[in-house]
Amino acid sequence: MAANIIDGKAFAATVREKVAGHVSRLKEEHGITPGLAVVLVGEDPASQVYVRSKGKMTVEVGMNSIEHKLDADTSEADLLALVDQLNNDPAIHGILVQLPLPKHLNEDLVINSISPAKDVDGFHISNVGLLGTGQKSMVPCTPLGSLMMLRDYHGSLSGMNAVVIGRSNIVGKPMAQLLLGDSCTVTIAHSRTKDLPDVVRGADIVVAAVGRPEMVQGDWIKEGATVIDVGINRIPAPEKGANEDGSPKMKLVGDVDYASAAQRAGAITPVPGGVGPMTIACLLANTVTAACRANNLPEPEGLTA
Ligand SMILES: Nc1nc2c(c(=O)[nH]1)N[C@@H](CN(C=O)c1ccc(C(=O)N[C@@H](CCC(=O)O)C(=O)O)cc1)CN2
Repeated sequence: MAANIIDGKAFAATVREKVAGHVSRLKEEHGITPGLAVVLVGEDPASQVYVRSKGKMTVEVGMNSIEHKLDADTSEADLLALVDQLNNDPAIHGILVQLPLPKHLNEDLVINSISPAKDVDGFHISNVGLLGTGQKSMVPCTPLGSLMMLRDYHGSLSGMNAVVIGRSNIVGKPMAQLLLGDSCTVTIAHSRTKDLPDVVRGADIVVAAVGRPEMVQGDWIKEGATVIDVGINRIPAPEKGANEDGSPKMKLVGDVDYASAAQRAGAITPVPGGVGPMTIACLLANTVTAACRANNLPEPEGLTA
């Protein structure tokens, strides 16, 4: 039987609507307009698209958007000075440094220079520790969006077997913590896991975040399992024809072979239109949460983990 498609684009629109509602209450009742600062270093084309999209959606939900675009050869000292300035600006509730950074910049150092309360990416070591110990934290956007979709589809996740493929700090590890927090039995698998297909066959929930195009095959998926595909890979698509310079056109695929997995899964997220749009929606959600916390107001309902 064909799987149900979990429509991340539609779900993200509902999250943004909720965010807009909270923003308008914050403005009307407390005179607070949440502000999000996004820092982009360099000219990575994909990062430029994501940053533009973040700015546009921030404004659409009624928040202030501040963009800092720095040259690719910006020094670490200059970047740290900018972060320090944003940390001390009371009109800024959320700070995000777009990743990846150019090679000469130390990503860990930069991320850990962001005030944890304004770290709307949830990558700061303090937020990582808080999440790992089940305390209130800023939760990384992609795992938060994936969890929201899983909860919406299943209701309770308690007792389900979840396999997270990928052990990155940005997705795999926080995703595993969130699933554990919802009482799943969690396995973190990765490219060196022995008998990976067999490990995945035991899962009621599969989260693929390994960064390898279409690696997870349909016959790895247990009948009826829910598949969350976090991968965003651009691969050549000769079937779409060629560009003017003769190079093949490209297409976007996930870490899951969608066609075969959809034959066995009970539900699956597509790429594009699955987890990706939820990443930006959850960034906006985290910014509202940060603004509420900064002003000792109750947590916005339905937007946190
Ligand atoms: N500081 C951060 N850097 C990066 C993050 C992050 O969460 N924080 N995540 C990714 C990039 N990213 C947001 O920054 C992001 C990736 C993908 C999408 C998205 O909507 N994808 C669409 C397809 C878009 C396309 O055509 O390329 C989809 O999947 O439907 C949004 C945000 C790395 N860096």
